[in-house]
Amino acid sequence: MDNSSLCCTVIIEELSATGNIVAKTQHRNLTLTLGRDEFREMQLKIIFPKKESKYSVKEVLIHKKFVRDGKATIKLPDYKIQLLLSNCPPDKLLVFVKTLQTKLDCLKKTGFLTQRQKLFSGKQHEFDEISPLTLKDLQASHASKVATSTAITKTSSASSSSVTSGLNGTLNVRKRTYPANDNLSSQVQERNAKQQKLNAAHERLMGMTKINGVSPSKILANPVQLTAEQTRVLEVIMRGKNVFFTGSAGTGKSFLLKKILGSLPPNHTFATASTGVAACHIGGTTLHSFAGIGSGKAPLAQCVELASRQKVAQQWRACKHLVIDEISMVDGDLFDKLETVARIIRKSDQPFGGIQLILCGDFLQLPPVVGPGEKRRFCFQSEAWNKSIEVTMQLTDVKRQSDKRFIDILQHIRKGSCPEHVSAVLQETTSKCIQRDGVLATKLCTHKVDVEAINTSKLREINGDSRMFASSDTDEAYAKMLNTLCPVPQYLDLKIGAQVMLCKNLDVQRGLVNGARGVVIGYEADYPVIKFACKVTEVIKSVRWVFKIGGGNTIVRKQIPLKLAWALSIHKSQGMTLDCVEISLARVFESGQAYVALSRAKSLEGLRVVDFNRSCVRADASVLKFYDQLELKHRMLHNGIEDENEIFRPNPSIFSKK
Ligand SMILES: Nc1ncnc2c1ncn2[C@@H]1O[C@H](COP(=O)(O)OP(=O)(O)OP(=O)(O)O)[C@@H](O)[C@H]1O
Ligand SMILES: [Mg+2]
Repeated sequence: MDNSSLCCTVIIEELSATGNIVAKTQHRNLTLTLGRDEFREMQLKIIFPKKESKYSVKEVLIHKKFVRDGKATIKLPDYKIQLLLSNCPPDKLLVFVKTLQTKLDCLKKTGFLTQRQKLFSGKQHEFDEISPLTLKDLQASHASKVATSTAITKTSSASSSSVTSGLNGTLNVRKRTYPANDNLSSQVQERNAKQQKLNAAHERLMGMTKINGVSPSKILANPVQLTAEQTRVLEVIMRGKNVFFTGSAGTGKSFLLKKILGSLPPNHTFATASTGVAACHIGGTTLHSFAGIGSGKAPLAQCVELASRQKVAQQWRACKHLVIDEISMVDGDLFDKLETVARIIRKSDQPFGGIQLILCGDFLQLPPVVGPGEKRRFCFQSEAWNKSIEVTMQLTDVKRQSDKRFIDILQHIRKGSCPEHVSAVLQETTSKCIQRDGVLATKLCTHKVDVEAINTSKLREINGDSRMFASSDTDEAYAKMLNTLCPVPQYLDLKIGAQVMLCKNLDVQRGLVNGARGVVIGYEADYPVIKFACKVTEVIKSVRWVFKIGGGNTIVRKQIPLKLAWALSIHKSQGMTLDCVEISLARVFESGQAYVALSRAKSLEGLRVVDFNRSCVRADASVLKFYDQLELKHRMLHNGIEDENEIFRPNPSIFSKK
């Protein structure tokens, strides 16, 4: 389906003369198509299961405040109806309403034919799908808006007077031919002349960077283009396949996920990630919070019971497309449990109960977190993976960094190799000063304790009074346990100017998610006011964390969900892009940890490694084997099937299973 069509849920409301709703019908999966009739005027076609209706559009009112949520209202005053669209893929809806509005604006500029003129034309009925929106259309629409209403009136009267003049000959208007004896030809010619004038204006405007303060590329729905390999992944996903797409850090996996989310119906699509920070990047929630099975460590029966709670089960049943970013950190056992829970709750024998899986991540980055003595099992080693994933694809074009030398260094580190020349370059960065315009580098540390020490000393350096926020815990005796379990401290010291991070998903839609960065700018009613990097300013109030401690007992901490953030742990930085970063790698304890830290930097210029040692570069042997097998398949397919050289299904037998 192209940009002129849209498939979604539509409520059609019929309106009285005073605008009251007199009748209402709801239709799931209707197709709306924009087109032009035989007079090149705009038509909106609604395709019902057994019939179709066409509306000539001369006037339209579009309510598009909730386009990003896949909702909009299109009112056609001439027909006294309004269409309430919902569950539309947001990007498609945006293009659709923009096309409707813009093309109509352009058409208004040239004027409409009267009913009488149309009747006498003798033309056959036609419906051509409307051409895609172009920059030229946007500029013509803008020119039409700035024109005065008198100019529009003049255009209309000129159009109607020209009808009688007639013109012999044939005119080509947008590749369509009009016969010589067509008494509308003069009007068409006039329209054509106007179009040429607009084209000329467009040529002049090409040098212009902004229309009404907004750049033309921003007005066009698709400002940043997907690369060819990203487009191929999107195409396979739109064909409904269960896909895992992978690639090095910065190849645009999360970027592509956002595009995928814009192309799927929001009511049935759930965006999740293994960590809060990663979920924040794609505007989603954590996999745990979607699944509703707590930590997922409980026995299967208990997990099923948890997922059977009304609201959780509703989510599972509504889900048709499940997106999981940073899949490398999802534990294999958890993945197996989720697959079983999905089948039970959705009462379906298909893998994951028939949900389409869209997984992305890089297994050479951080692995699942395991407790002491626990065996690590990657997601790709699970039963559920082998039976669900149909297609694996790789992105190879690194977008985060542009310096080839740096990309090459990072590729070595990713595979756990650190030859002399790589080590030398990273050691050289130690002596650099990477402060830029007073903006301090974000410090990435391997351990949480180092993060805390840096943050405390930075806070001390700020002049001004500090305010201390004490948590309210169930019992003082559990404070120590709560300090380990809870992401926020028992005592939180803040000053105006302090760099902070949000530790709870407060409002995912507005970017107030676990990991969101901000600065304290004041206080209101004894609560800190935070200006977040996502451009939201919010008063942050206390929230509760509840932990089960065995024997059916729970402990609770109530605290402001903030912590100091001059320094970050490498685990929290996964998925981020940082301009200016200072890294300490002396105490790396995970495979992939050094790679995650180093690959956050956009350039070597913005990177300082404080204490580089080659032993910190590690890659997990089973993951390397997994990728070697993928490479092998890739090469085999490349030799055989040229078009599908990036699509392959890994051989499950190569992976060790528990
Ligand atoms: N097609 C593209 N055009 C322009 N910029 C892009 C494109 N794809 C990705 N980028 C940019 O590249 C950077 C890295 O992208 P992204 O964070 O999605 O990578 P990633 O593969 O998810 O990395 P990581 O594995 O570290 O999470 C981002 O700044 C993103 O905006
Ligand atoms: Mg990412």
